[in-house]
Amino acid sequence: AVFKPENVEDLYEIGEVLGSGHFGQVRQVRERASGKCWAGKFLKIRKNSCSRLGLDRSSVEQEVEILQAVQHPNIVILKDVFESRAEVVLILELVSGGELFDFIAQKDNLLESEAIEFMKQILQGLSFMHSKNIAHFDLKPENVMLSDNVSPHPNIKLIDFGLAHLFHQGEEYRSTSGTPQYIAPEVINNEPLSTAADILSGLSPFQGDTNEDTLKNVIAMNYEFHAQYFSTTSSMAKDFIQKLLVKNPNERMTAEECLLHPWIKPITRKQVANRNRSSINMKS
Ligand SMILES: Cc1ccnnc1
Repeated sequence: AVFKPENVEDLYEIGEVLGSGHFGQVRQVRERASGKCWAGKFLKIRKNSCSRLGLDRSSVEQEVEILQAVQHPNIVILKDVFESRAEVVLILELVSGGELFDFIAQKDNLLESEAIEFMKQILQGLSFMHSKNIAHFDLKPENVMLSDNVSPHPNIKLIDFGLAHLFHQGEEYRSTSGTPQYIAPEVINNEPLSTAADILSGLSPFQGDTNEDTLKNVIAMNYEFHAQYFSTTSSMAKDFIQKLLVKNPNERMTAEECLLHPWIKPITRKQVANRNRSSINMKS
């Protein structure tokens, strides 16, 4: 794929750093023609295959191809791509509401109705992606952001498709990259992967003292609903979680099935009343 050879600075004024990661840097950029702000993701491309620094151009092409395939209200939009000597710049929708993680962490109690609203949007983005045979493979709280920090009901936006993968018919795919705390057991065991790995990655009751402990906890699927956190949580919510934390990816609920689970889509008025009475304790 050929990206625009123009110098990104001719069209955008480069602003403050918004984030950085395994890929490079994300900076706020301002489109000169419209004055609109976007997020510029600056990716270092390795000159030749033996240099260690930077990304393979092919992996950047993959991220671009995937972002162009998943246009959805809960997934960050890709607007443009520029390329200079050793750098590719993705011009992405600016997501300025911060990480969902921080929004929730500052609350003492999260009402289940609020948690359900967020979970529903995450699942809508995921089920859309999975319906196109695309897995994110790096789903974790830092990559679930809020569209803005002003509206009372901000939208969820999934970001960072740097590890995402498009499954081709009948193709087997294995990878051991990801973040230990949020990784699915089949990733650790280097087994063939599927979009099911995204479902387990969002939750993390497996935190251990070291990465090794955490991975052991994930493999053993050992977690429990500690009373100090879950005494006020509805049985519907616990049932939902139990159907996600399943070792065998084929038995784990899919994003589609999650959206039909009574915790997310209550059937009776009683179920609605029950979850409104519940909250999730955020303070240890
Ligand atoms: C960090 C980030 C990424 C994409 N869009 N806005 C912000």
